[in-house]
Amino acid sequence: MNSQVVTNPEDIARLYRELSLFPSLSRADVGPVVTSQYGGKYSNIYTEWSQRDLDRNENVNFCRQYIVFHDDKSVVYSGASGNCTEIKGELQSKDSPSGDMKAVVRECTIKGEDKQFLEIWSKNIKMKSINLTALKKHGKVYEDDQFGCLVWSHSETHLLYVAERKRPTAKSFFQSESPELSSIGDEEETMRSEEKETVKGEQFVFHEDWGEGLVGKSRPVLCVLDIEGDNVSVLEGVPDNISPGQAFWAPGDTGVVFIGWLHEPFRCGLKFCPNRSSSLYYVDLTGGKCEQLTSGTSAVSSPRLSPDQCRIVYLECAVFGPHMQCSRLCMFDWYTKKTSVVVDVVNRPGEDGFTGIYSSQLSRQCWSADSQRVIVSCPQRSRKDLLMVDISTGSVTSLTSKSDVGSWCLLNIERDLMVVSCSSPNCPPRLRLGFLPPRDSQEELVWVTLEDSQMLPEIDWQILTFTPPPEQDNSEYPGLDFEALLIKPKEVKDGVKLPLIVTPHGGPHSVFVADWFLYSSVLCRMGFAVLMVNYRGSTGYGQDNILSLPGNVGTQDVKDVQFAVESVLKGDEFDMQKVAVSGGSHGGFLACHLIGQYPGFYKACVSRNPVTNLASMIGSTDIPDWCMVEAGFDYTTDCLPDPAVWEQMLNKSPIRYVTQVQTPVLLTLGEDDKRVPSKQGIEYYRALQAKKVPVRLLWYPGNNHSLSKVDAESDGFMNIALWIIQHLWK
Ligand SMILES: CC(=O)N[C@@H](C)C(=O)N[C@@H](C)C(=O)O
Repeated sequence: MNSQVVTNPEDIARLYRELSLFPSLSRADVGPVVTSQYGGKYSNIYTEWSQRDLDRNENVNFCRQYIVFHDDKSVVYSGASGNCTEIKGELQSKDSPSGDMKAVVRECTIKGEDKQFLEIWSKNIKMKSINLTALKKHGKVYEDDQFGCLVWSHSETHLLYVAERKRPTAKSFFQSESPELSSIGDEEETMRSEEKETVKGEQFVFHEDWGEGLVGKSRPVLCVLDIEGDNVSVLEGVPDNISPGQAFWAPGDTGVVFIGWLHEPFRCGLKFCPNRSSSLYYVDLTGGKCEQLTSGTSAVSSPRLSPDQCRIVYLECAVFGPHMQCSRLCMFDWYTKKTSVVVDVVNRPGEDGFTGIYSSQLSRQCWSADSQRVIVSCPQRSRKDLLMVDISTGSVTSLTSKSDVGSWCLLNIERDLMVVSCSSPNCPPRLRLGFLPPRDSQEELVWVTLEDSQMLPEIDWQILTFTPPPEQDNSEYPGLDFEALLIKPKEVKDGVKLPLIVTPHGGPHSVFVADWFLYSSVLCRMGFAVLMVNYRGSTGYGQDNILSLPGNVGTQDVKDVQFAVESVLKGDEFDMQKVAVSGGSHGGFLACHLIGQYPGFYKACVSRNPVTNLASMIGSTDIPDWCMVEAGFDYTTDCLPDPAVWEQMLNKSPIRYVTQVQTPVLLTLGEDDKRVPSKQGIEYYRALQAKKVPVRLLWYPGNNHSLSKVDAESDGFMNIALWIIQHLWK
């Protein structure tokens, strides 16, 4: 049979290099309004991007600024001001509210030692550079999205950030006193006090951290720099049993509002897990008095203060249960101290098509200028839309559902000027701007493109909907449908049938939105069709859809994927003999299940850090609750191993079907994966070797669950492509 697939490794690498050039947007800040000497008003927009540099083997971050002339509701002229500049060593940065100053947390290596500085810039001068490492008030500054923040006080006199709590230096009982102490030197006094702070016998004490992606982050503390006084203090009053983060200044700078995650009796992984017990707190600056502002019976995140400083919106979901669920958008009234639900959980989408809020994070700025509306970007079925929520009525209006762009992401909104990144499977991220129309107005939202990107006309994509056959309907949650994204080459030569790569997502409560995907676009340019399946249990389709899966993993999700594949194969576009399956994590669990439950159907399988045995994973993962919940059991932190539960977990795992596998398997594993430890993949690898099924294992040191370091990602791609080619054309 004819084929139009690119098989030469050099050509594949060329395509990968070409498409990996497209950068993604990570941040956009809107500066204050400036009135020019001619009376026109303009604002500067600062953007940050990230791009893979295959030659340097790292992701490079760079910034670009734009100037936007506007009146109060439309953009009059916009353009880039200058070229891109690479950002080096900046962990965090933030302009002050007036735009007059900028704060930077910088990391650099001096004489072989890592140091962190907090810099204050004003005009063209670096006014201050405070050596945080030398101050020894705290450990490393947190730069992550989970806890980290760098926030100017409203008065612009103080900065708030999060860092690891200071730990006394531990030394051995057998380490001799520093001989220098006996001689008189400049630093004698400092060394003496440091010596006093060291503790013996604590060198090897285990410090539990917050798991995957948050390694080494254990006891965060809230830190404040008094800029004038050059003084850093660690805020007192935060309860001992919580880890604070996502902090900001309270109205009037009287104190700090933050999220506190309960870290007792032990920490579970937080990344992709917004279902951890947490509350909103306020700590008073003067007396260190700490108040809990929300009930403490749920999981909350992303608190955002309104421009009028009267309300805080935040996301809320249940503790434990599925890791990603439909969230509530809640509000705390600063003056009445009352909380309310603005948008509730959507069990089943209604006539208006709104499927609920699925987001673990609101954009850093999300409020309209009138403090009456909040903009949320989140999955709605297989698209990511911008939703406008009216806080008084709770009504939700999609600002983007009519567009043919698949994914919209809010980077910032300031004085109603929205800055967004939008993309589709055939279009890498673009930077756009648009003014939010006034409340109750019928005005159309007009988007202006600030930075365009090249469309890839060779790539075609569509969203397919599937209704499971009656025997696969879920009796507890009947009538649910699901979707898949089909990405395929636009031009297919006469007589050519396309090979198909089936990709179920991980999670399992996650979703493929019609976004730009590097792997899928390269595979498509090589001549493959890619079917990305949002089986029942995915986010973005209503809470019932999510709840239908726990307890049914290994059956309902597997059958949905197989049903989608077989439905697609009924058309005559695809080659039934050339179907491969590839997935990561829970997607890897599904890939392994599919080759075990449908022996010989798939001609090649690729599995990244797969869950292969829930029963053996529970004792070693950072999310033990996930193993029980997905197997259909409730989780409590004090539950002990139960043979009946373990039996169920084993029975629902791919390892149970390994004896039926005929498909050659490529395993890609990250040595430092805390989420699905590499031993899961190794367990499966050994079982396949014993059965003499072709298997290849790629081992990526220094990589965690995502295998996203530049060399692991590019090497992984080449090996995946070549493995599939090798076994589809055998
Ligand atoms: C909640 C969670 O992390 N589950 C993992 C088993 C998983 O499937 N992760 C997904 C999101 C992945 O692609 O890594």
